[in-house]
Amino acid sequence: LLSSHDIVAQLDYGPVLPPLPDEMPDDEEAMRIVCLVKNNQPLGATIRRDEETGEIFIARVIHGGLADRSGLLHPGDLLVEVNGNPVVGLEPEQVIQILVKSRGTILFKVIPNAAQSSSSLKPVYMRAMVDYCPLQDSSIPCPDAGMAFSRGDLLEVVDQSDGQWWQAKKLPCTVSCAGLIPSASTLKSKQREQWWCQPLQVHTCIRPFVFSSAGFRQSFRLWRRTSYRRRRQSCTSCSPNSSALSTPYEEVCLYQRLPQENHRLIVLVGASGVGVNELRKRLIKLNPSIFQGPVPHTTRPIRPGEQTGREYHFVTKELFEYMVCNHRFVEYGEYRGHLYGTSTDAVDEVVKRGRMCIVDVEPRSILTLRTGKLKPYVIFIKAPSPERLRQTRRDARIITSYSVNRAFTEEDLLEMEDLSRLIEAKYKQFFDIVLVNDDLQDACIQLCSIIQEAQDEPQWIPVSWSRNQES
Ligand SMILES: Nc1ncnc2c1ncn2[C@@H]1O[C@H](COP(=O)(O)OP(=O)(O)OP(=O)(O)O)[C@@H](O)[C@H]1O
Repeated sequence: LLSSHDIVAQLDYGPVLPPLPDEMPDDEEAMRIVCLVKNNQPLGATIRRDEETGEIFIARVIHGGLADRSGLLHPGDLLVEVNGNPVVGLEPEQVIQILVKSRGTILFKVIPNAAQSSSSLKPVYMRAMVDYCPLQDSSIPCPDAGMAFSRGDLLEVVDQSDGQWWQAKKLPCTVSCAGLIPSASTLKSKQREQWWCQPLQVHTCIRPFVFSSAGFRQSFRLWRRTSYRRRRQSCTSCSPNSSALSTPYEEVCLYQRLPQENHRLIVLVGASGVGVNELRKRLIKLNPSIFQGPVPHTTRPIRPGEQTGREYHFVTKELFEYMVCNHRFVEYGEYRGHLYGTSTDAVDEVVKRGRMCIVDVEPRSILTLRTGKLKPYVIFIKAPSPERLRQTRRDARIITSYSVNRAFTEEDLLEMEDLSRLIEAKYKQFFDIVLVNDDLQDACIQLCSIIQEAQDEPQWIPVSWSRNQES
């Protein structure tokens, strides 16, 4: 053991750090000399200039970066020299140039910030509800330290001490170093600026729903074939990611459902014709004692053999309209002069009975279902590649707007793929998981295991859902 120790002790380890300067100023006890070895990584700190005194301070130290790992540089430290060059009075860009030109080691002389807090910050988890690209943001203090993210990304925010710029990592995390992201208030003010610059758009979404006369099934998906496109063109300003309306981040936490708690609502969404209803039907058929759909309401007369509360809740037009006014429907529409709708009470009923409620809805209806009581788990059913669509849907039948049951045409498949892409781009921040409906059998098996995990494994949910069951 001793001889191994001697061998290791005699080895040279590089790089060799330069000796400390011989002559130290009188006020040296207040100074700290920090020597960092430059490698391919960025320094991991930003600087700011005090406009009155011209002094340069460390503005922030990026978590997990080189400066942070050294443990020797802290926000608020006054930068006196870099590699022997006095920096007081220089512009931050000039200091950065000195740093960029430095090779090997960088010697900082700093006066430590006396008020520096040593408390370790507890991370906060956020779901990004907007897209962000630091390279397109002229206001970011250091674009290289910025972190890009897209809607739906899960962020571990490790530092919120700066009101304007937070530090975060994307989960699952592959890097140790955090990146700069705008704080919620910074992003909101950017959104407001953008919104004011947009040309005036008529907010058609506040008009009541107008449904096409397309076929209308219990799943309420048939009329969507025409209505989705119409709404897309008419009211982009009111979409969930409309800059003026959206919350940039949603705080989330891990939620583990307890066995005695209600099952989470399972929500399937996808482009018309992609197979959402087929998957839902197969799931319910597989185990009707576990999976169940809500019973819809209708104003159409009851037919022989039907039972109220089984096929439909048969109600009067007045009662239906009263329910609409009281926001009791997740979705509703008109088909051949009769009203049809899925009520939130019908969803509650299934959940209360201890079953797993499965609904397939239009993507925009997800917003109505996002409550702490239902804790919806949203599965996006995605179209496979065009080649696989052609192969797998060869024998499939499509029900068009006019209730015509026919084979899929090339145009249907292209439209389905196009819509699938559009829905994903617009609503992905609300999806818990994406399931590609390629081979039907495989998709069913995957769906079953996804649902089991959603109910039994810890999942990220908005913090507001865990605080307030009714929210
Ligand atoms: N993976 C698949 N492979 C082959 N055929 C499929 C697959 N998924 C669904 N289909 C068939 O495609 C057709 C349309 O599916 P489905 O009715 O479920 O569409 P949808 O997504 O509910 O849309 P819409 O509500 O507009 O009908 C059905 O005939 C269904 O059997």
